This record gives sequence, C-alpha cells and structure tokens, in this order.
Amino acid sequence: MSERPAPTPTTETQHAAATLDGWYTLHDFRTIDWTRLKTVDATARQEMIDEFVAFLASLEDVEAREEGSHAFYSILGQKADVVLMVLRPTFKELEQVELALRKTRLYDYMIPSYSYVSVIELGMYRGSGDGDPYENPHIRSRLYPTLPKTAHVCFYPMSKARRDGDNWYTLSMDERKDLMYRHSMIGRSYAGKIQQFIGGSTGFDGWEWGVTLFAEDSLQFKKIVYEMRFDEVSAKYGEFGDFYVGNILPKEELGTFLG
Ligand code: VOV
Repeated sequence: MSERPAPTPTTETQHAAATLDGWYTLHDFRTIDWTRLKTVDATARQEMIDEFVAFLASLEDVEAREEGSHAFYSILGQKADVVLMVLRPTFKELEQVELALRKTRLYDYMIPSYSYVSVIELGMYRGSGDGDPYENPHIRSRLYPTLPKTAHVCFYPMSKARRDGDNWYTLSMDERKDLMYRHSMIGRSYAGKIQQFIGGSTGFDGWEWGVTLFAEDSLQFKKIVYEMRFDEVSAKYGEFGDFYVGNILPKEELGTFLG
C-alpha cells in the first residue's frame, strides 16, 4: 500500500479540510449493444458469458485477499445497462482492471456510457483522534472497504457551489464544520438503511465528489436525497450531476441477463 501523508490539523482559518484518502475508485458504466449481441449464436454467446463470469470471479479473488473491492450492478433507464465499480490501491491497478475488462470478448458488445474516477475520502472536519489514523482499524475499514452487495445502488457526482453569495470555498472552517455536522446527523438517521461511500474527485474528474449509496430498499435513496436537499449544505451549496440507480447483478445471473 502506498504511504499516505499524515492529515494536517485543522485550525479556525479558511483552508481546506484535511482528508484521509483510501482506495482509488473507478465507476465504469457501459451500455450493451443488444442489437449486435442478438446476432451472436448461442454457443459463442455462452462462451462470452463464461469468460466474463471468470473475469468477475478474478475480482472476487482480489476482494477475498482484501487487496481491493468491486460491485457489479445493472442500471435502470437509458443512461447505461451495467456499472462496474472497482476499488484498488493505485491508479495502475485500476488500469489493470480496465485492461482485463477490455480484453474480454463481451467488451466488444459494450459501449462506454460514463465513467468516474475518485478516491475514497474521509473529511477530517472533526479531527481524526489520537495516533496515526491510517493505523486505526475503524478508519481503515472505511478507507479500504469491502463494498456491500445490497440489492440496489445509487451513484451521482456532485460539487459544492462557488457562486457569488453561496461559495463553499470562502466559508470559514468553523462554518463548514457546523454545516457538515448537521449533514452527518441526517446521514446517521439512515444507519442500517443506507451505506455511503464518498469519493473525492477534485483534480480527477468533472465534479468534486462521487457519491455511491447502497441499500436493500431502493426507496431510501429518494428519502435521503430529498431530506438532504432541505439541509443547508445541500440546499445552498450542493450541485448535482446525473443519478444512476440499479440492481445487483450477481455473476450467476449474467447468463439470464444477457441470454
Ligand atoms: C448514509 C448517510 C450519510 C452519512 C452518515 C454521512 C456522513 C458524512 C460525514 C460524517 C461527512 C464528513 C466526514 C467524512 O466522512 O468525510 C460526510 C462528508 C460528505 N458527504 Fe455525507 N453522509 C451520508 C450521506 C451522504 C449523501 C446522501 C450525500 C450526497 C448529498 C446530497 O445532498 O445528496 C453526501 C455527500 C457528502 C459529501 C460530498 C461529503 C464531503 C464533503 C466535504 O466538504 O468534505 N453524504 N458525510
């Protein structure tokens, strides 16, 4: 694992909140070229599916060794058909997963529809306690997580506003701390219903964070996002990209999905 710098302590001045940064994250959204796939004969299609299942099984091996994690979901609507979310310690390892995906035969029937690069991030608005946070087992489990395999996923990118009047980046640290505290209190009321993974993406991708939510009950996505819209940090400063929602796609069901 690459060495991480110790987070800088926060003061009352106007500066960036220190972050703890974990595994790098790629969300790879693809649309299936159904028209072309339908022309493939049953034997060749089964071979493609078997090869892709073996690819997913190889990701499971990495996850079992706790050297990364992934989640594979189908996506509702026309924005994409599937998403592979992958977590790895380095950009290089993310690239290796991308390359392995590209080398599968099924990839020839997948059209890229969207992707997002970020790094699992914990904002240290309240400090990180005593000792090296990267050695704290609780913090490590959040920075280097095994992703849930819940029934549903919801992904969207977001930024904090930099408008005249409502500019997150000109607020003092104390103001941001207070707002994030209120945000976290709403979040906590969804304990047991939603698990959130925030990927910091400033300098990596088109928005500042990628938000990935996992839930067994899909309605909880609407409830938390709606409730947060009334909270000042989202109401005044939240800017949002497209939402992608979908269902878990276990590798054992890939044959039915593509068949
Ligand atoms: C499932 C619930 C949930 C919980 C418990 C939760 C808690 C927390 C805590 C404690 C913290 C700060 C420290 C850290 O852990 O980083 C955060 C941080 C963050 N969040 Fe959050 N959040 C949740 C959920 C949650 C949602 C649903 C959203 C989307 C907002 C919306 O309007 O659609 C979100 C966004 C963020 C972001 C973009 C950040 C980083 C902002 C920054 O300026 O750094 N978040 N969040």
